[in-house]
Amino acid sequence: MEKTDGIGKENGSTEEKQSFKDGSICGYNSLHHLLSANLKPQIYQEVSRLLLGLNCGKTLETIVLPESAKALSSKHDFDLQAFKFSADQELLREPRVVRVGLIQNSIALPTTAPFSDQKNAIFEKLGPIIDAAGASGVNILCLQEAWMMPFAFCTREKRWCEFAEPVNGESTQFLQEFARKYNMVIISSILERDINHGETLWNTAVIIGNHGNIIGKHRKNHIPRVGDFNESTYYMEGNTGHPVFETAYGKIAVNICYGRHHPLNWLAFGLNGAEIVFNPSATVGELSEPMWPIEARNAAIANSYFVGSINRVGTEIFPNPFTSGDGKPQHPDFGHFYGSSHFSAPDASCTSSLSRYKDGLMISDMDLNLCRQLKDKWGFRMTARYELYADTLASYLKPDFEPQVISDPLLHKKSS
Ligand SMILES: NC(=O)NCCC(=O)O
Repeated sequence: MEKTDGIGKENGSTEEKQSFKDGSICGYNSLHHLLSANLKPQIYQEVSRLLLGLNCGKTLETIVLPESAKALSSKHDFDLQAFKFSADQELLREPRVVRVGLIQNSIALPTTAPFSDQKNAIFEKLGPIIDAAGASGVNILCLQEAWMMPFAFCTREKRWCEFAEPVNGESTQFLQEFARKYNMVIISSILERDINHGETLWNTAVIIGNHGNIIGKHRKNHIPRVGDFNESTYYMEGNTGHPVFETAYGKIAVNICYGRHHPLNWLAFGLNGAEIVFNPSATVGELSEPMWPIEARNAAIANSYFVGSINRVGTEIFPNPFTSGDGKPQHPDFGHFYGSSHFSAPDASCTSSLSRYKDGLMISDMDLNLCRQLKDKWGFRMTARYELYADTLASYLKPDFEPQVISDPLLHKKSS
């Protein structure tokens, strides 16, 4: 349901525009709601075809979810959407359909509340959303980046390090219960405290198996130094490579947030055999929104796998204002985390997005056979010429590297 009925169209009054501070798009939940409410059905269908692509030649089908999941979404006011990516019928392989979920959420208490209260309130808020995923039969569920805390890395204050936990800490234990209850793989992106290595902090995704076991972890490879994302104040570049986790439901990997700007990061997970790569994120409108619908979708196409993109929602206000080193006034918040979580498929189709301002659960069935079908169709893996890139990279890494540039000799000739 829309928050408003689109009162603030392009020419809306200043007062109306103020209302968009809630994070809505001109009063709408998402771009797709805005378009469907304002375009004639036939035009909307054509715009959707171009914006979202087609899966097996058709618009993505929606899935009917159990009443219990819908009731949880109404009661706890979170967006709930569900789609289905199909693949062609094969003669020698059965379909390999898995149901995958993404959760986006805002924090639950002000950042001034005691830390343990803040964390427990997030646990409490997430419980019903995870239950809705469980009731819907989700097999693999991924939460947003550092879901168990406010995204305090803008502040550069060290006291937020207290939120860090070991891989088997309380957030993992909280999710292990759900993994066992719903026979579900859960990907949990936390601020990790590595006790055995001198209490080093990492930005880590913990992979919890469907029996509640810890399958492994992956640490964020690329740490942002852009805008207020001062994450390098807290943790270093990860040391876990590009692991792919073979789970009961398929081969999965995690490209944490800023890693999505690095095509080779996506590639490496693909080379290791990932069928679904999750991108748990925390990013704000002013910085990255135009990139958001493009990068994950491009990765899904280029690497012939599915991508699940998740971004947190809301504006988090911190007790002490901070500056961004850009000459602008100090401010107490990062800006608006714009949600908009969605799935992208290897055939260039994608789902619409969850709300720009509300908590949400995005569910999609995906036939993993589509990955190989796209490899066979487009042959990106076979035509990739990795040896050329290996040579270029090997030479680039040498201190005496010189770019391969062939200049027009006439450029440097003196005119007579
Ligand atoms: N959390 C994080 O890495 N954010 C960086 C900003 C972005 O990549 O959009």
